Amino acid sequence: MPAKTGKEYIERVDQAQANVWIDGEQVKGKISEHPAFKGVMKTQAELYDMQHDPKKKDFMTYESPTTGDRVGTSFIQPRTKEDLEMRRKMMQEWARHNNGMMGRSPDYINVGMMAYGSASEMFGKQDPFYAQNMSKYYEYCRENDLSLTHTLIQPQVNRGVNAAQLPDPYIAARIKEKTSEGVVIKGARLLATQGGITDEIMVFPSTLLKQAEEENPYAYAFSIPNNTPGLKFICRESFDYGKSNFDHPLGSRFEEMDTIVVFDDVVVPWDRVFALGDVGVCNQAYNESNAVVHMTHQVVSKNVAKTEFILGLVQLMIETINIGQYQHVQEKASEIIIALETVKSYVAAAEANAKVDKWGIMTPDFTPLNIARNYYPKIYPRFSEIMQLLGASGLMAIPNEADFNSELRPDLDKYLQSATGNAYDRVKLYRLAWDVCMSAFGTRQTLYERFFFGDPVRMASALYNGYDKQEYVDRVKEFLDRSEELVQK
Ligand SMILES: Cc1cc2nc3c(=O)[nH]c(=O)nc-3n(C[C@H](O)[C@H](O)[C@H](O)COP(=O)(O)OP(=O)(O)OC[C@H]3O[C@@H](n4cnc5c(N)ncnc54)[C@H](O)[C@@H]3O)c2cc1C
Repeated sequence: MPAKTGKEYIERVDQAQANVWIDGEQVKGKISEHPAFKGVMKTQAELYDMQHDPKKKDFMTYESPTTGDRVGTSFIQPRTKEDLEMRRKMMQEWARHNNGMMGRSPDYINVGMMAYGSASEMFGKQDPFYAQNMSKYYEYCRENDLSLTHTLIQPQVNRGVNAAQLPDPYIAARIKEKTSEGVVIKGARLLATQGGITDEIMVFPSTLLKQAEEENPYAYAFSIPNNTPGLKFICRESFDYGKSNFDHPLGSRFEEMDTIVVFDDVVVPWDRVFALGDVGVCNQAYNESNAVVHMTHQVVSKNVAKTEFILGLVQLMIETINIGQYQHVQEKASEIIIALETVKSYVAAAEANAKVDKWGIMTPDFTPLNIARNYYPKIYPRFSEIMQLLGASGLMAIPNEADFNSELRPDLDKYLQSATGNAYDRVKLYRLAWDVCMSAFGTRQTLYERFFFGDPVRMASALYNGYDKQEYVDRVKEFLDRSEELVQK
């Protein structure tokens, strides 16, 4: 199946009947009709339908190099800068549809799969068989327009010791045995966003494994269908409370869900294994394949759309209660403008300085993207703070749709009108602001931006350690020597 439609996305996930648990119950029947998932699955279906919009399909899809069918652009192996731009345009089209609130829309993993598939040779270091598996799997994802969730992190039990030293060696998912059918995995992983509402799960190495023999059983890379026997998704409480789009404008549409993934002796078929039992190979995969670069390109492109949305929203809030004449308000809105132009520049610089990598793929320049992924986790919480500072009581004077449909309406119309319009429109806007900066959905967005790409502390460390500072150190040394020469004379 080439680029799929929304209907095909929903039917496939419904039919798979993955083992998903929420509120102490297993989801039975069609997951797309379950209150916790139906809003987000509808939105995800809309994303897939955009691939078939006659006005958009020229950049939302491209010709498959193997079949000539039109397949999703996020799978493209970019060979030119124009390819990269087209991919970014496609990713931003999706991001603008969800206002950047669906961090794990399928393009995120698709671009990573492309990188792994293109660098498949790398997986052959252990055995050429793994390289073949990786390359075939990328093609399979592309030709079937697979949607994937992923899990990289070990359970947060005791971060002071290795997984092998925890009270039970099978807390963190671990290789249990190898059989003629495949590799048996037992234990758990975190934190699969969109777990249970995609076709498959990518279980790749965390980049944090320690280089120790005892860690090898925790080192592997594979992908399997979500309905593989023994695989279980445990959901947190849903932030889609079944309210209307008016009441919960974001939660009712974009609640992606986060899940704990349990592997109860899951058999991973051999043709789905890409790396096994080697910390060295696993730790290199993310960087050497440049998956990290392509995934960051998706993230920062998405963040442009998200920041555009926040700026538009804040400006509407300002106009609605007429506070734009105050300088501190202008200053706060300017912070968002500066952030928007900054993230846009990172994307532009990364694309302008893109180069073909050793795998033949046009790869954005990582430095600006790396800066962006360190910058955004710090600036996004500030957006939330700015909205609270400018919204004030307006973020609490937000009766819901039922109130507007009740006898309270005349009161609401009178007391909640705004400088620019009626009470209904004003509350609709402020409910949106509340869903960005105060609701469970909104605060989860802030946590997401802080952590979803890894621990910000360790990301900053990686930036510091990998950044070439010598030229600047030399310049300072040269300057210091210069002054000494003068003194000696
Ligand atoms: C909303 C959300 C969605 C997510 N979605 C996904 C997903 O789809 N797939 C996925 O795989 N993961 C996902 N993640 C997980 C994400 O990758 C992790 O949160 C992130 O890597 C940090 O790991 P941790 O949560 O285990 O924090 P920990 O590593 O447990 O860190 C907790 C605290 O301890 C400190 N700390 C711990 N160890 C060290 C150390 N060695 N050095 C310095 N400081 C340390 C950290 O700085 C931090 O302050 C998601 C996370 C969130 C919040």
